[in-house]
Amino acid sequence: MNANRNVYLKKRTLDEARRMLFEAFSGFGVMATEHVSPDAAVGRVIAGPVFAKVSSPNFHAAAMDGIAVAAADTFGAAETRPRTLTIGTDAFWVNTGNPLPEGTDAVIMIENLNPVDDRTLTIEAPAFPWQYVRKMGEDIVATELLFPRGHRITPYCVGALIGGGIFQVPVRKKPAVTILPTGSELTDWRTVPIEAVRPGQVLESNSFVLWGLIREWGGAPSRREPLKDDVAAISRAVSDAVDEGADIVLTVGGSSAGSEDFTRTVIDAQGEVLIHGVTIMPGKPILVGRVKGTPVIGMPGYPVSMIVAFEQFVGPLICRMLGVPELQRPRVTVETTRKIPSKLGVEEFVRVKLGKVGDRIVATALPRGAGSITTITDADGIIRIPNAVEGIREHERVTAELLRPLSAVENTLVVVGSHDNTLDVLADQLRAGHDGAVTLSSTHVGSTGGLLALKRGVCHLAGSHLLDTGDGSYNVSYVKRFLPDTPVRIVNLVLRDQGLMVARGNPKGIREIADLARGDVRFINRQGGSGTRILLDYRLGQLGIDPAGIPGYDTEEFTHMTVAAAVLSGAADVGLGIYAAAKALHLDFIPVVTEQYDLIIPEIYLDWPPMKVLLETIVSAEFKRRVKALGGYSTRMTGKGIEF
Ligand SMILES: Nc1nc2c(c(=O)[nH]1)N[C@H]1C(S)=C(S)[C@@H](COP(=O)(O)OP(=O)(O)OC[C@H]3O[C@@H](n4cnc5c(N)ncnc54)[C@H](O)[C@@H]3O)O[C@H]1N2
Ligand code: MOO
Repeated sequence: MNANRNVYLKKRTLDEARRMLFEAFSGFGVMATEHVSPDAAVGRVIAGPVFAKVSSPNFHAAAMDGIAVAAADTFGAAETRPRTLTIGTDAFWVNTGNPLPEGTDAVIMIENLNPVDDRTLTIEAPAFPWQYVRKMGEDIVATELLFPRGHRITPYCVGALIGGGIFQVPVRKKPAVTILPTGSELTDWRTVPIEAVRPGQVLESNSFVLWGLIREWGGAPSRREPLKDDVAAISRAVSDAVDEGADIVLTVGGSSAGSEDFTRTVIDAQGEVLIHGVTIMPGKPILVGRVKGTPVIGMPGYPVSMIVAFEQFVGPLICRMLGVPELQRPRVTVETTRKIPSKLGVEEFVRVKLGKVGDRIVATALPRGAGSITTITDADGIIRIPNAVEGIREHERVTAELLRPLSAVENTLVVVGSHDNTLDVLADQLRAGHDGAVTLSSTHVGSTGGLLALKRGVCHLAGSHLLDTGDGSYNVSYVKRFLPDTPVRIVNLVLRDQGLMVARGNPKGIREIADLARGDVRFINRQGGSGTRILLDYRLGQLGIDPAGIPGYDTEEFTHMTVAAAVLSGAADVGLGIYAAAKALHLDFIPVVTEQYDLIIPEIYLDWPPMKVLLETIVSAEFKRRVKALGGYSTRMTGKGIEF
C-alpha cells in the first residue's frame, strides 16, 4: 500500500458542503463594477440601480399613419353630420412615429378619412384626446428605475437601456476562473493526430467542457495547458493562478485516492483543505480548499463527476459572487419505467431518458458510469435520489430536472428493444425534415425486453428480431404470446445479415455454421434469450449439430460488439453477429442467414404525428440509401406490414 495515497477527510452531505463553501467565500454580489456598452452587456449582471437618463418617447409621437388634429375640432362629427377638415389648417399629415404638430393632440387613421379634394377631407366620427398618440414618457420616464442591481441583462433589456439613454452600463466583473487540467495521460487533441493516440493516452476534454460551463454561468474562463502528475508543477500553477488574481482556481483530475492524485497535497501545503469528499454520486471526490483567501477547487477527473461538481458548487459560487440566484432547471413529474436502485447515504444524480407515452412522462435510467460523457449527453433529464432513499420503485412518480425543453420530450418517439445500427440512421434522418421536431430515443434491452416494455406501456414502439423456431417466422408468434390484448401493427424496418465474425484473413478457414463443430475452432456465444442465440440454436437444430460438441458454446457475451471484441482479442476464433459489429472492429464477416428486424407499433400510436413521420421516413429513398450504404442490410421489405 502506497503511503502517499489520500484518504478522504470526513465526507460531507451536499447541503453541508455547499453551506461550508458559501460561508467560507463569497459575500453576495462582491464582484467589482465595470462599465460596458449596452450591445456588449447581454448576459452581464447590473451592478447598481440603473435609472433612465431620458424619457422615451421624448416627444408626443403619432402612433398610426393618418392626420394629426386637435380632438376638440372633431367633436360632433357623425355619419349623418360629417366634419370637413383642411390640410395645413386643422389637419396635418403624419406617419407613425412623427412628432405631433403644435396644437394637435390626436391622430385619425388614414383608413377613416374621406378625401374630398387635395386639401380637404371629411371625417364621420370624432377623435378623442390622445387617440393614437404615444405620449412623451409613455414608455420610459427620465429618472425612473430601469433595472435594479442583480438583474441579468437580456437582449430585450438592451432596448430599454439605449432608449433610456444608458450608453455605459454598470455591470459586475465576471469572476475570473482559471482551469488547470492535470494528468500525465492527457493528450492535446489540437496537436496530436488521432491515429497517434496510444492506449493509456486520454484526449483532454474536461477543460473545454468547463470553459463552456463557466461562460454559461457568467464567469470568465482561462485555461492552462495540461500539467503532468508532478506535485511541484501543479503547486506552481496553483500559486501562480492565485497570485495573478483568479477569483476561483479549478484543478481537474487527481482529486481522489490514487497514488498520483496530488490536489490535496498541493492545497494542504499552500493553504487549507476545507472539504474533501461529498456524499454525492457522481462527484464524490470534490475537494474545496483556500489559498490566500482564494477558493481552489479540486474537480474530479471523470467527466460526469466534474460536471455534477461544477453545477453543484462552482456555478453556484460564480452566481453568488455576481449576486444573482443560481441557475435552476425546469422540473417535471415523471414515472420510472423500472426500479432504480441507489445506495443509502449517497445522493445520486441519475441521468434519464424521457418520453411522453400516453398521458405520462416516463423516465428510463441511463448507464451510471461517471467516466462516460454519453450518460449525460444522451440524457433528457436528471433524477436526484436523496441520501436517505434506497432507490426508486418501478412506476414511482418522482421529480426530474429537465435538460431539454418539455416540448422536445413530448415529440420524442420512445423505442425500446433490440439494438440495430439502422435505428441510429433513423434517429438522424428523422431530424432532417419536419422542422427537426421529431426525436427518436432508443433504449436497448433486447427483443423480448422491448415487447415487455410495450406490455407495460412505457414506450411507443419496440424493435425486435425474434425467430419462431417452429415455423421460421419472425416476431408474430412472440407478439401474440406477449401482447395478446394489445392491437399492434408489425412493420419491417430492415432485413439484415447475421454472420460469422472471424479474425482478419480468416486464418481458421471458417466457411459456415457447420464448421463450429469441427473441433479446432473456439466459439463465443450470445446470452440465452437473445435473438442471435435463438437463431444459432435453430440453425444447429436444422443441421443436426449437438451444441455440446462446440468448444466455447457455454461462453456468453451480451452484445454483438463484445462478441466482436472477443474475436479481435483472440479469446475466440469465431462468433455470430451482425455485419456492422464486424466492420467496426475490422473483422472478416461470412454471412450465414438473413433475418428480419421489425418495429412493433401499438395501433393507438399509428395516427400520432411523430409516428406518421417515422413511417414516412423509413420508406424514403434517402433512408434506404443510407441503410444500404452501411453494408449487411436489405431494404426490400422496409415499411411493409407483416400480416398476422
Ligand atoms: N480507491 C478509490 N478510487 C477512486 C475513488 C475512491 O474513492 N477510492 N473515487 C472514484 C471516483 S468516485 C472518481 S469520480 C474518480 C475521480 O478521480 P480523480 O479526480 O482523481 O481523477 P483522475 O483519476 O485524475 O481521472 C479520472 C479519469 O478521468 C480522466 N480525466 C482526468 N482529467 C481529464 C481531462 N482533463 N480530460 C479528459 N479526461 C480526463 C482520467 O484520464 C481518468 O480516466 O476516482 C475514482 N477512484
Ligand atoms: O464521483 Mo465518482 O463519479 O462518484 O464516480
